[in-house]
Amino acid sequence: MTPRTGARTSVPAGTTPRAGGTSVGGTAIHGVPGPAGTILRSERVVWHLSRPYLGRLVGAGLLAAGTELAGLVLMATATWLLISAAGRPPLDTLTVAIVAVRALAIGRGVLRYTERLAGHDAALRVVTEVRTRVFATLASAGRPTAGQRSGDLLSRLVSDVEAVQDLLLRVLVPAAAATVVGLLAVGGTALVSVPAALALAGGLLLAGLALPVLAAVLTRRTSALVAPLRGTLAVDAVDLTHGAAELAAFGATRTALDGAATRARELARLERRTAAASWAVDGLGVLLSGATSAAVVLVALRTEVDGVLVGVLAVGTLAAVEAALALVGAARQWTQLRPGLDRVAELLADPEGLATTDATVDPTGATAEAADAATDRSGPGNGRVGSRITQVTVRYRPDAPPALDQVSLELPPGRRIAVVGPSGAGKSTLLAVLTGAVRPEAGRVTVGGLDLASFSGEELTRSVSGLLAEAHVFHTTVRENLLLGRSRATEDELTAAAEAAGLLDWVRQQPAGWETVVGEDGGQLSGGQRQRLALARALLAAPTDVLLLDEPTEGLDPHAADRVLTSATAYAGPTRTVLLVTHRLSELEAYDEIVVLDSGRIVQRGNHSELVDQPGWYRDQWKRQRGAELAYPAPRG
Ligand SMILES: Nc1ncnc2c1ncn2[C@@H]1O[C@H](COP(=O)(O)OP(=O)(O)OP(=O)(O)O)[C@@H](O)[C@H]1O
Repeated sequence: MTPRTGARTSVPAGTTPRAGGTSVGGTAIHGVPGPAGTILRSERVVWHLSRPYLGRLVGAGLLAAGTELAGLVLMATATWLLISAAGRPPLDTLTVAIVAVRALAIGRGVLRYTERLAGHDAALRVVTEVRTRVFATLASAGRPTAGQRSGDLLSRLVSDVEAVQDLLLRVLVPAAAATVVGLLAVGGTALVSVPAALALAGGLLLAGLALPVLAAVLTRRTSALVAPLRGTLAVDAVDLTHGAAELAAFGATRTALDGAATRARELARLERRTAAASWAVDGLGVLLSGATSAAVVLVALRTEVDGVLVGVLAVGTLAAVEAALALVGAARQWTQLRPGLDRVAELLADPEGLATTDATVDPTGATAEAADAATDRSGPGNGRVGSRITQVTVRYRPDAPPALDQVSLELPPGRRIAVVGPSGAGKSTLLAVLTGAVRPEAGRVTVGGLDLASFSGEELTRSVSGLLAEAHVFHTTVRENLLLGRSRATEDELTAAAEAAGLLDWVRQQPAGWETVVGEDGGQLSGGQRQRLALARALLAAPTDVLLLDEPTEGLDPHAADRVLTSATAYAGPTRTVLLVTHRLSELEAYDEIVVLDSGRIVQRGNHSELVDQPGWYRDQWKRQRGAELAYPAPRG
């Protein structure tokens, strides 16, 4: 299997420089900046996702080319009409030209309208697909210790995914149209005068190639700074609104506002710089357009082209160069869109994964292995081969003590394993290693017998997922939140998952039932209801290999917690591995193995009765909790 270094990597929040790469607001998305040297990686991901809609996109490109062409021919015909009218040509010739001008003027509008319809139809279909995948991947990846925050989620779900739409509508379609129109304009001019066509080709190359490159270079530097700054401001906005009460309570509102204002000013400065550079390039474009037209006229006059046609060529050249100058805007857009595209691509797939889809020969045999693995992973709960964590060490910062220190864990199919230990022991980090959100500095992780690095983001989500710390609940209905776990879940499947998570009774009590809107980040739910909703969604996702449960009963009273843990564990079925992280030691008798972590190391392991029999953290903690819970009144009824 080909190793994919850097495809999904670690070193969480705060360790990644703010500018560049794949970081948003100083928080790394899956860890680190995008791998350098993977040329057009993001575009390849978009290409892969757009393939089913290629016919529609090509149609939109042709309509755009038709629109530009109609504009160019309209200008040329109108010019011919104006100049030749003075010479009193035959009336029928004039009539044809007049009708052609009207038809082109109307046709251009109609073409523009249909092009917009077709282009948006194709782009929105692609974006819907991308958004669904990003949504589902984020939902099942939860919020790992790598520190994804609401600002990141917002940024990804809105602006980053829109970058895909802009790439298609504002870069690819206009670029294709400009290329087609440029070629046809040069061909048409060559019919009149080949030297004039060469002059036009020179001007078009400068306008359609040199200026876009210049625009891209000038824009790149500022947009590399602007994109992360915008991400930081998105995080600021979330912090300032969601955390307003806490900031006010601690007297920190002014400092937080000042920080955000400084960043906003910096953003405005960078945007002014970008605008000045754009203005200079646009000015050059206007000069170039005039110069090309003058050159074409001079060359045409020298080659003794008819006077009326010289006028037509002059105006036609202006129109053709203007169409080519659309590439300047496309190049600018492209440069600005790249960070967003990179983040989407980083989340959804890896270039090797996409490349191997089409590969026919792979000397390493990686393709065949990946294909077999994909087939094996296609059904829920295949669980034939176990997963394994071997000698894994994770460090969040080079100078920090390891969050996990040479941890090894067998995860055979069907096994129930609980990870317990004091706060900060490394429990959530262990889960983050399995979801690929954190990459170990040493050790190996295999899932279903395959190295974790060989999985694309989506494949890994299908194999390993579950309820992770502080899972995000979306501002939509209960049903929509649950369907993120499994988009085609039937009513029975929704009911079963909700029942296992202890949510069903509550749903049935709501006037709107499954259609109850839960508020932003589940704000209209109690802590326990929110947790049950997130758990039900995680259960519905039904990963094929390992179901992760990070504190699934947090916020529930002890009696409800016991019931929910038992039903959620049973829901996982006989072939899936369950890896539970919990602070509650009750109900762990049903677990095959309990691992006690402390400061990143495994200090005890065994089943419940073995651990209760030996002195140590587990026995002390269990006794303490049991004493406290015995005093907790059982709910009436
Ligand atoms: N994003 C991060 N950046 C830096 N250090 C981190 C990050 N996430 C976790 N850590 C550190 O790693 C160690 C393990 O954290 P982890 O969240 O895995 O512990 P835990 O056992 O799940 O804790 P808890 O039970 O409180 O949730 C802690 O010392 C923590 O401070």
